[in-house]
Amino acid sequence: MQSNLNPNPQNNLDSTANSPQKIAILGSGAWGSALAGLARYNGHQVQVWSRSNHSSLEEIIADADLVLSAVSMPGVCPIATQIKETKLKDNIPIVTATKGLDTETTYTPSKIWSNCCSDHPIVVLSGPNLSKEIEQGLPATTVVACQDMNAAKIVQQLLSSKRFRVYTSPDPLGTELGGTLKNVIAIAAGVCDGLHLGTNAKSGLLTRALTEIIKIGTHLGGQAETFFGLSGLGDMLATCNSPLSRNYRVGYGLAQGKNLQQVLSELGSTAEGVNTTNVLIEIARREQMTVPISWQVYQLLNNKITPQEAVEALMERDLKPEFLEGII
Ligand SMILES: NC(=O)C1=CN([C@@H]2O[C@H](COP(=O)(O)OP(=O)(O)OC[C@H]3O[C@@H](n4cnc5c(N)ncnc54)[C@H](O)[C@@H]3O)[C@@H](O)[C@H]2O)C=CC1
Ligand SMILES: O=C(CO)COP(=O)(O)O
Repeated sequence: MQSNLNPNPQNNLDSTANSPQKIAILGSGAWGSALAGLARYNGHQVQVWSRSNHSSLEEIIADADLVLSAVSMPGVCPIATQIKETKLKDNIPIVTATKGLDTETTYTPSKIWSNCCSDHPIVVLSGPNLSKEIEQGLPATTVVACQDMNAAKIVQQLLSSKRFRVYTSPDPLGTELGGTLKNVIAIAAGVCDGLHLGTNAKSGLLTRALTEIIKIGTHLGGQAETFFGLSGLGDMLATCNSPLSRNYRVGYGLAQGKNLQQVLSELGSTAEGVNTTNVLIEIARREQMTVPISWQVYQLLNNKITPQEAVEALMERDLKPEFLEGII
């Protein structure tokens, strides 16, 4: 499955390092728009499709050299299914930048894309990438992961610039799960800060959360070391410490005594962690796994407990060694 693009041009990070390519971006929300900006900065010809701009999806992707999906989770399955019936250029990579889990199937976005477009390499893009900072031109790093390293290198070359440093990884599932599961933890971190529980509590929360993410992420097939990298710990640090994160703001708002509907309507934008928490708990029940922090987030989002009760429940769990099963 060879693409026509050269995965190994000279390692030149100015924006002319690659010949301009046609890039189709699906989704014109915060992340799709920021990624379009990064691609245009590198001189690529960018077309953005969204369900609201009435352009034809088929026309936009027909002659694209790269398709990059940045829609939120509810859009992934309908769009991937539509693209399954559409002719793309042979073997072009499809990049998925969505951080969520499908409610119906519990699948990750890359699994949905792989099922629908099995003739194309599916590349996961995930990392500490708060879109507002990227829109401001601030430096950021990310990971592009694919079992086909050739495809990962192509995407790396197309998107890398002085302001966006892109690393490759051979672990798409771990990369994707890191970015997805940390959204649940970002809600917990927002609660922690909203209740003013202090730096010790926040450090304890994030450290235990990383253990929880690694436990479930490796059980589902991700590689342990991936969760210590940019798409795991890196994204968790960004999202759990920034009021720019919508998921963090959900937790912060709940800690202030607002209800979920009020917080979400004030947000007016996607907070994937809310749906991801519900799907994660379904997975944990199915796999018979204990996910203490995610469980408290689930209880809180579903109005079963107050933020204070969630803290008490975590602090009063049975005492045990820090590492039960040797975490890596
Ligand atoms: N904003 C950010 O900083 C980052 C966001 N992400 C992820 O990217 C994804 C999108 O996030 P944002 O752009 O921030 O959200 P957003 O709320 O700004 O935009 C969501 C986009 O998805 C589209 N969409 C939703 N449902 C759809 C459907 N059924 N059919 C077609 N299109 C549909 C919307 O029209 C919109 O273009 C999320 O999974 C998010 O976790 C990842 C990294 C950074
Ligand atoms: O994934 C993100 C940053 O990497 C964006 O986080 P939020 O969706 O919480 O805003």
